[in-house]
Amino acid sequence: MLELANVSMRFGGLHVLQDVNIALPPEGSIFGLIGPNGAGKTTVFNLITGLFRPTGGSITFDKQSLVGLQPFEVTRRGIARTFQNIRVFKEMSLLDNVVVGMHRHLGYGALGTLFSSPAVRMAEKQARERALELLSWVRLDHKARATADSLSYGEQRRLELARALATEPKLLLLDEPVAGMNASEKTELMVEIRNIRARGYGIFMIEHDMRFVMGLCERVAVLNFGRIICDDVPEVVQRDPQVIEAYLGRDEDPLQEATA
Ligand SMILES: Nc1ncnc2c1ncn2[C@@H]1O[C@H](COP(=O)(O)OP(=O)(O)OP(=O)(O)O)[C@@H](O)[C@H]1O
Repeated sequence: MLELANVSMRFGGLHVLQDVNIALPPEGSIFGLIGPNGAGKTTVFNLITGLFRPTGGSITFDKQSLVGLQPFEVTRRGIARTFQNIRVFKEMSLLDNVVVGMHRHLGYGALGTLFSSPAVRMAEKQARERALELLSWVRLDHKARATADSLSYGEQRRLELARALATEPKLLLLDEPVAGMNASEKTELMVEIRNIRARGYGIFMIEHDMRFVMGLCERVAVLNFGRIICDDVPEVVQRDPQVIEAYLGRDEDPLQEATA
């Protein structure tokens, strides 16, 4: 699976990450990364997915280095990602949103598309069937022909999940999946993420909602000022003095909320 060893990242004189070590458990588990605002969490995802190159350390997936790869190459290796802000194509149907995500798998070139050969039509048919299946995993298959802008906020987030799955990843990176969701949308997403994990996918999420993280993850790492200060099962993380200290002085205390 995914392993970050002594990863560092500097932007000019700013040390955003220092000697970060993260080893995800084997496939089919859920790992969480938490930490106060600005701790460096999104930067970790940006390094994994090839948007930035680390200034130090190594990042490997299934024992092969990801450092220096372009984002599309990282996707090809089997890592898909969703973003903090929703990035669905609002004027396209749900089905098309998912099919677009899988085009690298269709395996025919521009000429094939132009002449629409039987092989191409078969591939398109299979892609639509797979897209419908992925939409059913997030319970949106009944809306497959609707346009994405007709969906509620929570549904659009679930559509993003289906679209990420369309690249046939082994590992899904979710950046704040429940941001902006109401309580019932969060509960629904929790069930769906558990179902996806049960299908054998690895899940690595950044999330501020402690109840969600602690309820869902098998293991949680905590970043503070660019360093991992704790990496353990949720019950231990919630009671760790350094973690409590890192969250002290905030307006709200997410750790308290998680245990309430
Ligand atoms: N491209 C960049 N250039 C310069 N500084 C950056 C860049 N990207 C991130 N940073 C800085 O790195 C630090 C960590 O940012 P990052 O977005 O990774 O934090 P985060 O933990 O994801 O925060 P949040 O929880 O608020 O999303 C911040 O100080 C940010 O300003």
